[in-house]
Amino acid sequence: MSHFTHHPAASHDLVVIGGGSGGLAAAKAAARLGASVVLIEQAELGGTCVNRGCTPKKLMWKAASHQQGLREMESVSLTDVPSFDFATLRRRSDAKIDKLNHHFEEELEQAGVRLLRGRAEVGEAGQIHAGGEVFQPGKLLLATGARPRMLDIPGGELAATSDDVFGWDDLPARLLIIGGGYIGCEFASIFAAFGSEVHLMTDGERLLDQFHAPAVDCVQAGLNKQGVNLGFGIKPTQIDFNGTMFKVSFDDGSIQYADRVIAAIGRIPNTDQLGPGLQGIKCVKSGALAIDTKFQTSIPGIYAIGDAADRLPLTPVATRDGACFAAQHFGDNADQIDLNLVATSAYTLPPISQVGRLEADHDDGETISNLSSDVLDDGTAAHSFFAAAFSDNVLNGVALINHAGPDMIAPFAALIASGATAEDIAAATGIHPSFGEETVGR
Ligand SMILES: Cc1cc2nc3c(=O)[nH]c(=O)nc-3n(C[C@H](O)[C@H](O)[C@H](O)COP(=O)(O)OP(=O)(O)OC[C@H]3O[C@@H](n4cnc5c(N)ncnc54)[C@H](O)[C@@H]3O)c2cc1C
Ligand SMILES: NC(=O)c1ccc[n+]([C@@H]2O[C@H](COP(=O)([O-])OP(=O)(O)OC[C@H]3O[C@@H](n4cnc5c(N)ncnc54)[C@H](O)[C@@H]3O)[C@@H](O)[C@H]2O)c1
Repeated sequence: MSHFTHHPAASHDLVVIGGGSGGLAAAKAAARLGASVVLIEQAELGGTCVNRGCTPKKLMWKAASHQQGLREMESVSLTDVPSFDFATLRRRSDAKIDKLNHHFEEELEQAGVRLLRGRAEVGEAGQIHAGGEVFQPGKLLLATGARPRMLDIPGGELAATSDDVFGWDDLPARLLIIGGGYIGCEFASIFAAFGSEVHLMTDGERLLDQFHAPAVDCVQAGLNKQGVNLGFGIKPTQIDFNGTMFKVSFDDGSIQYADRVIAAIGRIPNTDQLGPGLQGIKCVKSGALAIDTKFQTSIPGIYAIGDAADRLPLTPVATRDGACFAAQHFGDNADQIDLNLVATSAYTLPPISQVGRLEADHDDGETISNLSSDVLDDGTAAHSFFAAAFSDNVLNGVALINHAGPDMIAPFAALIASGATAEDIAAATGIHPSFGEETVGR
């Protein structure tokens, strides 16, 4: 027996659950192609990236980067370093996000998408229930994103997640971060630049294991230089809070005290609480939905994109997959983007950026690495790094560490896609003095 009340179902070509990066892109594109579309969102439009991810993180990173730059200048020429107020940064960030939320609502209206606020559930007969209404979609698109994974230990719920950090009004004096992936490393670098004492503990043997190992060594050297204390191969076993300080016990017997703790141990796709209509749907190990090249899940007529699907959990992938889904099902068709050509950066100080494959695929594969002279001047930390991997003389992957890396990396994806050779890259001449000249010529 269904647990839903019965209302006549309204039919639409497409119902999208989730108004984050992926859902917004798919809904707008499908409506512009003439489909009748309803988008259901339970919280703010823009999803994780805009409200609790990329946008507030990048604003924090920018402020942190200026703070660090000013501090470095102090030792050479600057006499007065302006003071920095975390609460003001938070207010400015909230105001920017608020504007974006309204902008997305206007865009949906202009595209002719009906926006329904509420939590959606999929009923047994494939009908969608939300806000007291029932929909019978021609196609259902799940764009429900992911949520932070919590520590499954006594007191695990006491640790903050990235969602909470963007609500902080003041800086922690002593911050303990659990997890050495994107979120852990970005927050470690940012809060160290703001002046917090930062400790980062991870269960792995290295940080950022999605990235090229020699480049990660440079990130690690940079974090060390910022004063971040790193611990590897350990897991927390218990968290206690006495009203003032957190006490975190680890499986090697060590104990850490901190006035804030962040768990940054990965994210869980929101695919597990969507209602009885998804029972038996096929998921991969991470909990993300298995999909085919047309984004169809194991249930015909039900599709998935973004962090809810088995793709790469990055905003540009969610957005482009959303537009691709619309073109495939309501337009002239399109191919899914090649995940090997998706550039990625972790916003440490300086950031690490990468695209393609860095490990040689063939016996004659070669990786050319180059630590820039910034590193050698200083003797203690790597400021810039460049590695290009070739296979059969054709560019396969690039990793780089430089402040401008997130702005520089995408064109290397185009070079990989076009089959650029080592000679093509050597033929180019860069600007002097710049980091760019280290990436070409030779
Ligand atoms: C701290 C942090 C920093 C990040 N930084 C970057 C970065 O710099 N660059 C980058 O590319 N990526 C970054 N990411 C990843 C990026 O945010 C995600 O990949 C992206 O937001 C995924 O988009 P999505 O549309 O799949 O899901 P989301 O943006 O999470 O949107 C899903 C939406 O679905 C809604 N929803 C869920 N269930 C229901 C339901 N039952 N009914 C109604 N609505 C529902 C949610 O409320 C949410 O709004 C970051 C993530 C985090 C956490
Ligand atoms: N700049 C960006 O593009 C960006 C930034 C933030 C997040 N993201 C996305 O969000 C996803 C999630 O980020 P994340 O950093 O939470 O996950 P992650 O998978 O990148 O890293 C998780 C880290 O936690 C460690 N860990 C797991 N369980 C642990 C435990 N019990 N004790 C100690 N350490 C433990 C892992 O070894 C790993 O180092 C990323 O994969 C990425 O796709 C992207």
